[in-house]
Formats: sequence, structure tokens, C-alpha cells
Amino acid sequence: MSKYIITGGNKLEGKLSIRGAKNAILPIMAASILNDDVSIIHNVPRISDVDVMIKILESVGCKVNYESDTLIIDSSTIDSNEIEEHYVRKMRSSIIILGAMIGRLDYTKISHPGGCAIGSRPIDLHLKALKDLGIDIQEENGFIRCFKKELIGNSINFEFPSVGATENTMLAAVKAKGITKIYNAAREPEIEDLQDFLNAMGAKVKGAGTNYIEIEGVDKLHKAEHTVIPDRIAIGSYMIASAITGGRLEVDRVIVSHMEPINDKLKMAGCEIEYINNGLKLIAPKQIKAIDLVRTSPHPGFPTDMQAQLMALMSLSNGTSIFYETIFENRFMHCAELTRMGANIKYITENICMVKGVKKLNNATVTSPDLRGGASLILAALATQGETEVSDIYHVERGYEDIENILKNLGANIVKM
Ligand SMILES: CC(=O)N[C@H]1[C@@H](OP(=O)(O)OP(=O)(O)OC[C@H]2O[C@@H](n3ccc(=O)[nH]c3=O)[C@H](O)[C@@H]2O)O[C@H](CO)[C@@H](O)[C@@H]1O
Ligand SMILES: C=C(OP(=O)(O)O)C(=O)O
Repeated sequence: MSKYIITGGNKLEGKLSIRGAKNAILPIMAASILNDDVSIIHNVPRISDVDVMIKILESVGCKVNYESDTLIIDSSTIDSNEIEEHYVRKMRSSIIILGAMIGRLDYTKISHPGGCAIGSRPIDLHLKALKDLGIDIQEENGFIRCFKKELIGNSINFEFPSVGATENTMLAAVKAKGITKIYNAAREPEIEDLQDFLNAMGAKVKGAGTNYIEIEGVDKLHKAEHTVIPDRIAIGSYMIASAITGGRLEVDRVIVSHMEPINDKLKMAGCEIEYINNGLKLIAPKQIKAIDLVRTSPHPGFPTDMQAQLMALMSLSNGTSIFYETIFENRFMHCAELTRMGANIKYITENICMVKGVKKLNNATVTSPDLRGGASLILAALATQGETEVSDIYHVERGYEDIENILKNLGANIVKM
């Protein structure tokens, strides 16, 4: 299995352009099933999750062409209604295909995605919403079978603003009869991007980005072209790479409002952040300041997908920070690995921990526990003086395009082996 060897100590400085968001492109690729036509999608990141989603689309009969950063998906050739189990096991978020498949076809079967490293991740909210839209769902032996006679718009009230459940409901409702109202919808920017793509196909969706989304069903969708929004989590991660090494960074193609929950925390840590023409500049603080409380919450709160990376930064702060992970019950697996590098992290409860800043981190041999946990170890390694080995980087490659070369171009000493 591949690993990164990182020799820390260099300041990360320079300019950066980041392609589309993983969490936007995956539901958009799923949505391409709905139009029975061609979808042209630009600014697509080269990450392994996109490769898995391409395989899923091809396995149900779509024709996919991926050149440079443009994906062309032709869903007019769909000839299967079952998603192979091993894809669902490879990528839990493949469950997002469900709403699109049942929006398009009368029957679909998918295996239950189960949990993953960061939590049990049930899909009860997805399935309840699909049932409310008139889908008959039978769960048996780890598989979910969905039968459609007619999709009928309904009012869906989520008890928690789940990102995936909001997206699956939007996908299924686009061609339902009548109006679907989603209350307590997730407000993440990636949901707005999905709305924009659906509307480019002729759907009638409004409200994404707020907690109320309304979808008026249409009979037919058509060919569409779309450019994916930049990846706010990848951008935030590279900002921390620069901040933790005392560097300066310029990022172009940034949607400032998407970055605010992350930038608020980076400013509290002492970073100077300035917005310039569709981009931003970061200057690292001389001394990283402790942030009293980092509490993850749904957008526009601080994203759980940045918690591990911010923890690497706080490991080197001038005081004590409390991290409270409210979204996933098992998203502190990077703590033990950061501790191997000399971080001072103590659990208070299973989802609250206390990070006391130390003067320096040590090089060590560490293992990526999951996607963002792996990113946090890379960030910590950049700030040490010696050689750190980060293994199991397949997790990281799910969501970071070409991280090795991007970090190298900013001055890092990193080699993939
Ligand atoms: C591909 C993608 O976009 N992934 C993102 C998406 O994941 P995902 O869509 O899986 O995250 P959700 O917002 O659904 O999950 C948030 C919480 O709700 C719970 N839940 C969710 C659905 C459900 O039916 N029942 C239930 O209890 C989950 O277990 C979790 O505790 O949003 C997360 C929260 O911002 C991010 O960390 C992920 O990067
Ligand atoms: C948890 C994440 O992704 P996924 O939902 O695809 O597992 C993430 O991007 O940090």
C-alpha cells in the first residue's frame, strides 16, 4: 500500500488553484442519470471517489468520457437497475445514486452502505424520505430494493439536516408529480451546486442553501452543462499547510462565502486572510493561537470535514483548545496518530477532546485512519523537522487531487512510495 514520506521544516508558500469539490461532483454525477441524455461537467477533480462513481455509472450502462477536467456522461444508454455491492463497499457515498436511479427507473437495488471508519452512518432519513415520495422499499439481507409505481411530491421534514438525505430527496423529487417541500434541509454549498446542475437540466428546484427547498416535479429533463464549485475543504486544508509551516499562500477561484466558517477559525488562530479578486491570501501567524472551542456543526457551522486538519494546527498553538465533534461519533481516530508525533491530546468524552499546544511535533511513522485524518497527519508532518512516514494514503486520495505535487509546488519535501 502506498505511503508518503514527508521531510518537514519547509515553509509552504506560493499560489494555488483547486478544482471542484468532491462533495459536489459525486451527487452531480449521480444526477446525470436523470436526464436520459448527455451531461457535460467541468472542473472535475481527479480523485479516486470520482473514479469509483464513473465505474458505478458505467456498470449501469452510462457512457462516460473523462478528459482533462471535463466529464461527459451519456445516460441514454442505461441498461441495468442494480448497483454492484463492491462499489458501495468501496465508497459509502455511492448511496447518493439511489434517488437518481429511482427517479429514472421503476425499480432499483443497491446494497446497504453500512458504516465506515468515522461512524455508523445510518441511512434511515434517506429511506424515509423516499418512502414519503411513494417508493416502496424492501430491505433484506443487506440489500435495499426500491419499487416505484409513481413518485408523488410530499412534505419532508428532516429531524437532522443530513447532506446525503437532502440530496437523495432532491434527486428523487425532480421528476415526481407535484411539489416536494423539504424542511430542515442541509444548507451546505454543495447542495446549491446540485440545485444549479438540476436546474440546468430543466428541473425546477429552489431554496438550496437555505433550510427550505422546494421542488416542482417536471416530466422531462434535457442535456446540461455545468462547472463544479471549488472544493472548500481542500482549500482549507492547504491554507492550514501554509499556516502550520509559517508560510504565505494565495488561492484563486475561491467562493468567499463558502470559506467563511473555516476562515473564521483560521483568523482566530492568528492567520491574516485577505480576499483578492475571486481569491484569497493567507499569511501565517508568528505564533499559532489556541482557539478555545472548535465545535463541528452543519453548515454554516464549522465543518466536520475540517476538524482533523484544524486539530493538527492547534497541536502547535500557544494554549488549550477543546474539540467537540457533533456530527460523527468516531471522528477522532487521528488523535492517537497525532499523539505519536508529540501532540498533547486528551479525551474528555468520546467526542470531546482537549488539545494542549506543544512547542514542536516529532517525526514518526503514522497511519491514515480516514480521509481527513490522513490529511491532518500530512499537515502535522510538514511542521516537523525530521522524516515522517504516512501510510494508507488511499484514504487521502479519495478526496485530494494530486496532493503530492500540489504540496511539492508549494515547497514541501514529500515523496510517494
Ligand atoms: C459525499 C458527501 O457529501 N459527504 C459529506 C456528507 O456526508 P453524509 O451525507 O453522509 O452526511 P450526513 O449529513 O448525512 O450525516 C450527518 C449525520 O447524520 C447522521 N444521519 C445521516 C443520514 C441518515 O439517514 N441518518 C443519520 O442518522 C449521520 O450518521 C451523521 O451522524 O456530509 C457530511 C457532513 O457534513 C460530510 O462529512 C461528508 O463529507
Ligand atoms: C467524510 C467525508 O466523505 P464521505 O462522506 O464521502 O465519506 C469527507 O469528505 O470528509
